[in-house]
Amino acid sequence: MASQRLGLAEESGPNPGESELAVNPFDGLPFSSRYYELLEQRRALPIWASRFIFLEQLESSPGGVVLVSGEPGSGKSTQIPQWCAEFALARGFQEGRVTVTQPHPLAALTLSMRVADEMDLTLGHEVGYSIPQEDCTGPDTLLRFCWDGLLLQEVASTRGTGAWGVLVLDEAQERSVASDLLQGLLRNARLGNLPGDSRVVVVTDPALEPKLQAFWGNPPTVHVPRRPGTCPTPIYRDTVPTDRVEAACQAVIELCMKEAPGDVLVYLPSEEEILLCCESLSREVGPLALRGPPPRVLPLHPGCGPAIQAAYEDTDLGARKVVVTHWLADFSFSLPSIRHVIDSGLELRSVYNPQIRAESQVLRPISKCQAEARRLRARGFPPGSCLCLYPKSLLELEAPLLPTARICEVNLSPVVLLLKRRQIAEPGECHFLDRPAPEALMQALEDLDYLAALDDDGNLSDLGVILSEFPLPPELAKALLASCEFNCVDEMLTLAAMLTAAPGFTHPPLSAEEAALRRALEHTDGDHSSLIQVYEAFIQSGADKAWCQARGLNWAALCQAQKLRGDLLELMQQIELPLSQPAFGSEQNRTDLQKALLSGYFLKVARDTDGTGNYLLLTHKHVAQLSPYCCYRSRRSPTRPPPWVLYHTFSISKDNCLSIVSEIQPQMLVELAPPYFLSNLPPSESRDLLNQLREGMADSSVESESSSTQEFGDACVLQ
Ligand SMILES: Nc1ncnc2c1ncn2[C@@H]1O[C@H](COP(=O)(O)OP(=O)(O)OP(=O)(O)O)[C@@H](O)[C@H]1O
Repeated sequence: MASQRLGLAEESGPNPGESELAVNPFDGLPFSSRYYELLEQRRALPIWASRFIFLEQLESSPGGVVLVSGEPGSGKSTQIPQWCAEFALARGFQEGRVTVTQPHPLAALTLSMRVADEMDLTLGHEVGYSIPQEDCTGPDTLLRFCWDGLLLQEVASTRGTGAWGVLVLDEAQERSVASDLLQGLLRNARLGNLPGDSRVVVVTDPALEPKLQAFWGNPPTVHVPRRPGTCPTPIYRDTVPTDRVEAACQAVIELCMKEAPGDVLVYLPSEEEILLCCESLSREVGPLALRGPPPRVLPLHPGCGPAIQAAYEDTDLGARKVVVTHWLADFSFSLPSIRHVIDSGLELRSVYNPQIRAESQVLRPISKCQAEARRLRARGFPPGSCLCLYPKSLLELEAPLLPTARICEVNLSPVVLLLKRRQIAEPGECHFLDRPAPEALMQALEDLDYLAALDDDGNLSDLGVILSEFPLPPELAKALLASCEFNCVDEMLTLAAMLTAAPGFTHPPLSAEEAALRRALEHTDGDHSSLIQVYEAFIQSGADKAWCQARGLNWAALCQAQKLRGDLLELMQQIELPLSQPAFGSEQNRTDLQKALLSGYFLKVARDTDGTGNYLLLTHKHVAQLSPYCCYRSRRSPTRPPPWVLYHTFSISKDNCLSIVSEIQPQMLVELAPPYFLSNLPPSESRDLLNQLREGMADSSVESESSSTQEFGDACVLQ
């Protein structure tokens, strides 16, 4: 067996003194005292008892697949990757390194830090991580933690390092799009006998185990014993509070006043509520007459960045920690010091409706599996407490058993593009853990067809292959490609990076001063040009954090945009696409940029039919308004809203809202959208107008063919 051949320090007696001279087999250096300190902690984890059985199963699994099922906090995410690394080391890494996927980039980051520490290795060398816009790996990296979305992109494209000897798909119960898809693709490959002798380890909460067993054809399964300690009986409120944040704050204050020992974990549905709760708690807990130091309030959500690691750290002063979070900490962040859980029982999720091509923010009860995972966070000696800010009936009657598969709730165009790239002609042929609705798949196919990503046989066209190389939604990738033709690559690169990493201007300014500074960054040509202007000003400021703070701009997001822009540029150079010089601000550039944008976003056009700001979407009969943060609404002088606009998102949450909007000319739409798209539009006054324009333009082009081609260039080369 792998571990027997290695003679690791883990296998020697519990007394570190006996194995003082043991050498780390991964770097050949003697283990440090820190290694032994952490080894004691690792040995206390419930999963430690399953180490030999896991390694045995990994060695002997007939299909190369092993399932690991265990409760949150039992040690799966930190220990399984290390054991896989031992397994791969024993085989000389002949099949490749170990890759571990996580559904959240921050979890990949914090886990790699912890595991490098536990293995006594250097982060960025033997242990590394790959998350969007940050690759902390090197040629020596043997164990890589990777955001699953990134691995999926690598596997689909010809670039990157998709190769691995052992692949660990962690947190399968979260049902991220990438995790489900990777499993679907792997199962297909397994059935057709994957070359080499690689291994796949799927790690899950016990709630999803039966489904995964059936999906993978009953692979060997390692059951992790439960964590010791008593789990508190949840206390349910009779009604759902009208003000969740207030109710959660009160519950925290009561716990603090009772001086009940242990840290507190508060679950709220959204990032906005997490921030409100942290602000309110920071104000209110300070003046409380408590025996010890005042509690330390910490937010835990994707926007926190690497600072999230603070949630694991102890303070010297021994202050109680109050961590306020949402679904992010359902499974991925196991904070051992938590004794008390306060759970709102709700989550806010973005759900895509393919019929109207719109995102909505849906507030809904969490699944029973998530509620149980949250309750288990309070397990320990002495038992802690679990307060549910909702009646038990909500859980029993309204909560689904398991988290919803995200693949059933997202826009499927990127997924279908990827499946086509993997030469799965019919996306319906892929083995999905849960099959998305056929209408959603059809809608995605239709959108890709409009984008000219498919050929007449429904396979990827040459253009489709190039689109699939970009880590961007297909319509944005198409706009970027079109910018090569319209000589505005420099501006479109900035826009693609900003739209992906930092959509910007989306929250209300906090003060009049901030509002004035932000207004100065708005561009008269629309929100897209404003985003470019923000980026350019940010670069001119030297990527200055204080500059961003003064304008209420997210510095980390802008830095990400800067990195992504660089990556996109590199990719375009690799594919040998023609680049163009910056020309932002010129009249020609303004038109070029509109053309490039419309080449990708012709599906997202709306028209104000009566000058009142009620926009009718072209592709279906929905009425929408410009977002309050749209530059056309914040202008001081009340001008008429633009009659035709291109929008980035249509959301139907609080109101029917169009965000990131720029004016367009309908003539340009007629020139750039495929004719069969225009003919397929549902009947409306706008469609009639476009058809009239088309006829008029066809007539005039017969008369003066040359002048028309000059004005709009070879507009449809990409179609
Ligand atoms: N980033 C980190 N920093 C410090 N300690 C950590 C970190 N991540 C995990 N740990 C420690 O490792 C222990 C085991 O956590 P681990 O994530 O391996 O459990 P798990 O079974 O995978 O749970 P989950 O499904 O919630 O991720 C935790 O209790 C904690 O003590």
